[in-house]
Amino acid sequence: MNQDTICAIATAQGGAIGTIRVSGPEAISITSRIFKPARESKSLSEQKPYTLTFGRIYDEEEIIDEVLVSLFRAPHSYTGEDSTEIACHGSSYILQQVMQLLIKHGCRMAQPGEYTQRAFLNGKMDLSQAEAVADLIASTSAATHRLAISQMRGGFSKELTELRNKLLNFTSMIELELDFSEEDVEFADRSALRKLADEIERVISRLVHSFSIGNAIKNGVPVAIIGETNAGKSTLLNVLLNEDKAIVSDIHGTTRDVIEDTINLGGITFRFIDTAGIRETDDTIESLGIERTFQKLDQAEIVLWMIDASEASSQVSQLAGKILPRCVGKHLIAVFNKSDLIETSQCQSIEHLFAQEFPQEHTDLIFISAKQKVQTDELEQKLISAAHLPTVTQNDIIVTNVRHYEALTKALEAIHRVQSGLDSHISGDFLSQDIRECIFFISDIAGEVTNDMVLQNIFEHFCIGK
Ligand SMILES: Nc1nc2c(c(=O)[nH]1)N(C=O)[C@@H](CNc1ccc(C(=O)N[C@@H](CCC(=O)O)C(=O)O)cc1)CN2
Ligand SMILES: Nc1nc2c(ncn2[C@@H]2O[C@H](COP(=O)(O)OP(=O)(O)OP(=O)(O)O)[C@@H](O)[C@H]2O)c(=O)[nH]1
Ligand SMILES: [K+]
Ligand SMILES: [Mg+2]
Repeated sequence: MNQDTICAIATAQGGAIGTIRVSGPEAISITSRIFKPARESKSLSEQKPYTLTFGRIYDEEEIIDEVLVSLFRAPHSYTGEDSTEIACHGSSYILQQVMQLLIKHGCRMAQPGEYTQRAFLNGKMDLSQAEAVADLIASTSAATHRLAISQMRGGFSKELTELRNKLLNFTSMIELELDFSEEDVEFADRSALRKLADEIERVISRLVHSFSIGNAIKNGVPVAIIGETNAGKSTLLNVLLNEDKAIVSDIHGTTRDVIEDTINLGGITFRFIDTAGIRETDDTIESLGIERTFQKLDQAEIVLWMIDASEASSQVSQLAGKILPRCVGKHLIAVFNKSDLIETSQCQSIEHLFAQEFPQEHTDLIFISAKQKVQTDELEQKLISAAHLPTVTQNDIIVTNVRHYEALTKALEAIHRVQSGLDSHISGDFLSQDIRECIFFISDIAGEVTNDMVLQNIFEHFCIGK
């Protein structure tokens, strides 16, 4: 249990009202030291929980503000501790004065996320719910909002907790068998365990696969723009973003590091990733950049392969082997750029050549001029139809968090080992080790076994007052 009483301004600057949150064992007594109720008969500490009390904040004899104080008593508050909230007039001067008074009377400034961290430590919510609180505050669209609400309501945790409890049951029975090792007994019904493992495998792999949707909704559909140097990748990025984000020049190898930004097209958030142009180079920095190009290509859902139309045949033949094998399962769009430099008849022969070289690819193909913004609206339309994100509801359980995704991926590996272990009749102690590992990774999501560094990292990214 945390013994400090903490305070922070909980509202954004500039509003008509500004609220200060106080939480901890001394919350009510410290607040009553600076607050005088308008009705002298009743002191704050005698008030019932969930009441509002009108009165004044005083610094010695001086009135600082007329305020409303709300009262919460442990465990019935956001943090699970005694808490008060002081609703002042929204002046940053007043809020600072009240903060100083609280600190003078024994409070400490809260750290970022400390209220939510206390809610987590006091069992008010599990870690994935706490993370959803941050997502909720950051949500900027109906889809991100729905996903955060669903996670905050605990649908995700509930599903995982049920699975974990079933697994715990089995592993304890298997471990009991080990105590009776001489007697060759089987308390844990292996075929029932196999059924359970299959069910868990289904649930977890569905969750793991949902991450590509969750990630696309939360961080934008990743679209990698790749191709040879000077194909016009950065020019296109700037057109798509409507902003001069990347440096454009006629020097080959201008972009050396990855440049990313998001933009909303037709209600879908896209994350465009401009990359270093691919070419043979002795330059170390540029080579590192090209290495990153391939990493980004692997992470992308949609790949815009940019080809300088005036050099189409050489670019296609040089890069096809490097790019196509890495685009399996992705939506590939071949973007022939600099159409302003070629005749319409040449477009047809390029199209023909492309179809001949890659008869098996169902690649989208488009001619544009990024520089002159010709056909770039059509390219945006192609992107919108390529993204095909499902609409989500508050009941959908979709993984949006990399930490959860990684834990689930490890849990899935462990459950695969359980499945193959059961198939090959491995001994109970190995079996229970794999089950324990699966349990560990499932529990990590709820924060039951999560190490302090990870916890700290999660909460320090919250805002102060949350
Ligand atoms: N003024 C104010 N508004 C706020 C918050 C707050 O702390 N203060 N919240 C902060 O983020 C959110 C609301 N979250 C809250 C969650 C639980 C409890 C609470 O009192 N829980 C009790 C009672 C539950 C019940 O009756 O079902 C409990 O958990 O025992 C309060 C706020 C959004 N708006
Ligand atoms: N004529 C014409 N020139 C273009 C077009 N798009 C880009 N360019 C020019 O091509 C050159 C290279 O453009 P960039 O956008 O820097 O090319 P890049 O693919 O990002 O190049 P690297 O970062 O070096 O890999 C610049 O001089 C651009 O002005 C176009 O549609 N038509
Ligand atoms: K360039
Ligand atoms: Mg560039």
